[in-house]
Formats: sequence, structure tokens, C-alpha cells
Amino acid sequence: MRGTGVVVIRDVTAGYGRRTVLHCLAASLPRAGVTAVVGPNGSGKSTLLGVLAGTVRPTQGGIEGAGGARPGYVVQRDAVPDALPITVRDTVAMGRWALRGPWRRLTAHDWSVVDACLATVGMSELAGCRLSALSGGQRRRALLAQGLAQEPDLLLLDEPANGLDLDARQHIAAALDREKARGVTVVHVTHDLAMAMRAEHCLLLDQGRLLAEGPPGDVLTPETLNRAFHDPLGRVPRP
Ligand SMILES: Nc1ncnc2c1ncn2[C@@H]1O[C@H](COP(=O)(O)OP(=O)(O)OP(=O)(O)O)[C@@H](O)[C@H]1O
Repeated sequence: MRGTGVVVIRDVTAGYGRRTVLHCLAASLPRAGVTAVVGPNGSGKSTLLGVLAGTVRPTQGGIEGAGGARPGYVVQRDAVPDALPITVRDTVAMGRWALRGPWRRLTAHDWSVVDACLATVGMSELAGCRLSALSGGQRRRALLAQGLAQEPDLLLLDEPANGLDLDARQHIAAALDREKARGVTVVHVTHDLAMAMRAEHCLLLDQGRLLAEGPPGDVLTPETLNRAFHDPLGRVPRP
């Protein structure tokens, strides 16, 4: 599905059990572009990523224009238990299993992709470390590398830069730009308005509804941010 055009979120209603989280949400995401999803805690950002990844099934509406896309989904909390005695390189290699199947031996090409992804997130020097020995931010970068190693067409990232230092954030921003240049459609959830401003497109959610959509400079205005974040003191977050 690489190439130009849009992925359409068509009037999606979705939630968990009887709880509706997204209410008839409609938006268009540029293919081969970066979309930032912004909004207060609990506004439904991760749920929207789940719908795009296919892990949350809408009760109404759906996603159009992503037919056959291979999604790569990097979640907020990782699924690799701390006690598992694996290295950072092995963790990233797990991303290749999505392509090869878990019981197939990885090829030399797979390992070269793994090493390139480690370099992309600035983690080459820590490749041989146990995952359990990493700091939270380093772990997050390793998981991003795991997502990149899947070579997805649609890269879905839940707060990839959360808690990272400036250097790590710059690595991540550069990695997103590189994926976009390779034709990947990137959607990332962020609370970092500076990171959101780097995207081509931005969705601002509030209580499961789309409050604004478009270029980040148009969407992240003091007025819309004030509406979304309901600051009782009337203070306006600055992009
Ligand atoms: N697996 C789940 N089962 C039941 N309810 C859930 C589940 N995941 C999320 N929710 C609920 O759905 C609502 C939206 O959650 P979601 O994680 O999509 O919001 P978010 O905008 O990503 O929030 P945050 O910024 O805090 O990560 C919340 O009220 C949350 O409690």
C-alpha cells in the first residue's frame, strides 16, 4: 500500500465491551506521511491506533485504503517480560519473526536489517546488553527498533518519545522522517507538541471525538488546545 493517497478512517465507532470510546470518528491520513495524534489522557488515541492495527474492532465504520498494508505496532508498555534473559539485539530480531514466522531461522539479511534498525535508534553500542539492564528510555528505543525491523507499510507508535532525552528524541524524529521517505505511513500518538509540529498531519482528539484535523500548525492553536485540554485556569499549552 506504499505510495500516495490517503488512509480513510470512515466514521469509526469503537470501544471495549459496552463502553464506547471512539464516537463516529472520521479522518484521512496521508500515505507516506507522518500523522501525529494528540489529545488529553483517555481521549481515545491508543484506541484509534488499535483500530488501525486491527486489534480493536470497530462496532461501526472502518478503515479504507489500507488494504493489504502490513502494520507494525509499537505499544506504550512492552510485552517482553523483564526476567527474559535476552539481549537488545535479540529483542529487535523478534521484529523479523513477524515476517519469517517464529520457527524459521533468521537469514544474514534479517540480521543486517536488525543491525541497521539498532543504528537508526542509536542503540548499536548496547546491542549485546540484556534487555532487563536497560533504562526505561533505552528500552523504548529498543522497542521502536523492533517495530522498524518489521519493515511495516503502516507504522503505528504509541508515545514513542515519551520520557526520552533530547538526543534520543532527535533519533526518533529522524527515524520517522526516514520511514516516511521510504513510503511508510506513520501514525504516532504524542503528548509532545514540538514532536507533533514536525508531522505533516495532525488529529486532535477530545473524548473520543475529532476536534480538529489538518496541518499541525492549523490544528494546534491556542484555541483548539484550550478546548481540548479544558484548563480550568484558562492557561494555554504552547506548541
Ligand atoms: N483494554 C481496555 N479495556 C477497557 N477500557 C479501556 C481499555 N483500553 C482503554 N480503555 C479505556 O478507553 C478510554 C480511552 O483510552 P485510550 O488508552 O485509548 O486513551 P488515550 O487517549 O490513549 O490515553 P493516554 O493519553 O492516557 O494514553 C479510557 O477511558 C480507558 O480507560
